[in-house]
Amino acid sequence: MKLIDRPEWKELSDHWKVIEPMHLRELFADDEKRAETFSMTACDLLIDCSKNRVTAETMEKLAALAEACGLRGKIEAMFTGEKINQTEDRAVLHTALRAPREAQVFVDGEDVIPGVHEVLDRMEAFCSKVRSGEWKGYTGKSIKNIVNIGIGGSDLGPVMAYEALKPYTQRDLKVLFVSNVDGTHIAEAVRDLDAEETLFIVASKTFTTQETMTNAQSAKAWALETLKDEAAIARHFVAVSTNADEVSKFGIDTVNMFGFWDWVGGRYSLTSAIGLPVMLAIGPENFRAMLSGYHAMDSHFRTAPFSENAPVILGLLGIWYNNFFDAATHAILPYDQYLSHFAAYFQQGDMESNGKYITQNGERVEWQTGPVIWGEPGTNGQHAFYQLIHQGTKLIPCDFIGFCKSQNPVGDHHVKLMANFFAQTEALAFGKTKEALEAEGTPSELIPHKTFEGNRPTNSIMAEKLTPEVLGQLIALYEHKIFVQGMIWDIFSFDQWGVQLGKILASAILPELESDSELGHDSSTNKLIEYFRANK
Ligand SMILES: O=P(O)(O)OC[C@H]1O[C@H](O)[C@H](O)[C@@H](O)[C@@H]1O
Repeated sequence: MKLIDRPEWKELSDHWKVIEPMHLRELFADDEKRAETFSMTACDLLIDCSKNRVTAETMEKLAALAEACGLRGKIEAMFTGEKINQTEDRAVLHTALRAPREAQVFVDGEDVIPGVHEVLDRMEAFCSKVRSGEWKGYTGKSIKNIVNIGIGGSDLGPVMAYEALKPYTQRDLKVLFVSNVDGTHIAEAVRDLDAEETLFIVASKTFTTQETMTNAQSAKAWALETLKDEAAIARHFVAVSTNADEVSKFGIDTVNMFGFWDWVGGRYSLTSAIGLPVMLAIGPENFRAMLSGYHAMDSHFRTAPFSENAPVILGLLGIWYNNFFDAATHAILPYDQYLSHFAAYFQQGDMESNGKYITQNGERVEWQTGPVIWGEPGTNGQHAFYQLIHQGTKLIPCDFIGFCKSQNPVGDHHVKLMANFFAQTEALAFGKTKEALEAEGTPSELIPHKTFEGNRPTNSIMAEKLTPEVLGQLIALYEHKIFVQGMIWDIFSFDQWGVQLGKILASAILPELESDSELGHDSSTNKLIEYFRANK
């Protein structure tokens, strides 16, 4: 049945008319226990959803929608390796990447878990050698620099996790990431490096991605300027891919290749061998701790009743704002500098997964799907875009993420940081009334400008400390939230056909930029190309 024809959807539409005029001020005043009722603990995370424009009835109705859409069965289908990525005829098993050794998950009759652990063990052995200095470069020097070359899912996750877990990194090992095909990226990355002490990881699921292959070729040329001998490549280049043939063609011995599988989507691949630069940086033990954090959240998602299931609840709240309040965007606001790349990571995670207008049946959707995801770490965002969240005309649901303990307990920085977190969610929810301004003696002409309507919804997600386990839990929380929404919107969350057209057109345009051939595009594209040709 079409999503909007479901009785549960219609009930939510009617219910929205009742809730929309209500203010969070009233909802809190009416229920002393609101914070208790609408918050939960999931693994090591405290998730407070009480500052949302919902009542207990709203949550029941949203859960009823999830049930009606068959969410429970869909979760099981994913975990058990059904080919739910139908347009690519693939299973979706990133959860198997962090399952314990004794687990069993079958794809086409084969248990994938032994293969997962075999790769993890090989990664571990390799990382230990590099970290201890036992792995030598071609001229006998130990490795001091790691350069990960990848893009999209083969870059954003490693960058995000490396930044997030910096306190756990081996500081004498420099880790750099190159993604953009803009030559500036690789040129700046290698500028001060010594090729004799540098190891490149070429990370690409397909090993055909234009940006990554171009950067990898340039890295090879750069390394050979110093190392001279092709035989040096084996000591300075390793690959992470599902495509052994292309890895060999590039000149990397498959002995130095760490594999993964077509049932791992690029944007869900951080816990596969794509995490190699992270494991090199933080060490195998911390990497495995991160995996156990992911697994704990996976189990929570698979087993907790919907009323206590954090990814389900966050997913449903997102649907409530996206589809009933017409909120077009969702902000992720971590109050932790180490999570500076968290929102960027989930821009791909969420927008590449749920940015689709075609249903699983191939029809145009008649409802909104994935929101625009954005955000920056607090408090920087406060001094940039929070004005619009507080007093703009758009409703922007926000996730605030913060920790009780700082990794860098310098002076009173951390209490100041967290005071801002709490104050912002309070201000967004409760605002500041005309009456309060009058009582303060605010000049009447300024009262409209200084009034805060409030009623801006937020989720607050907290943990004691940003450890590898907690990071794993947080990432899995968001991954599964995306799944919940995609399933309810009835779209295919695990393909990404929308990125293909631009790639095809770019390969047609490329030779035109290097010749004077006749141009057959629209007048705008022709004009831009002509301008480039004339001035390059
Ligand atoms: O890992 P690769 O095969 O090089 O793919 C890198 C990226 O390329 C594509 O553009 C996809 O949209 C992304 O999902 C993917 O992560």
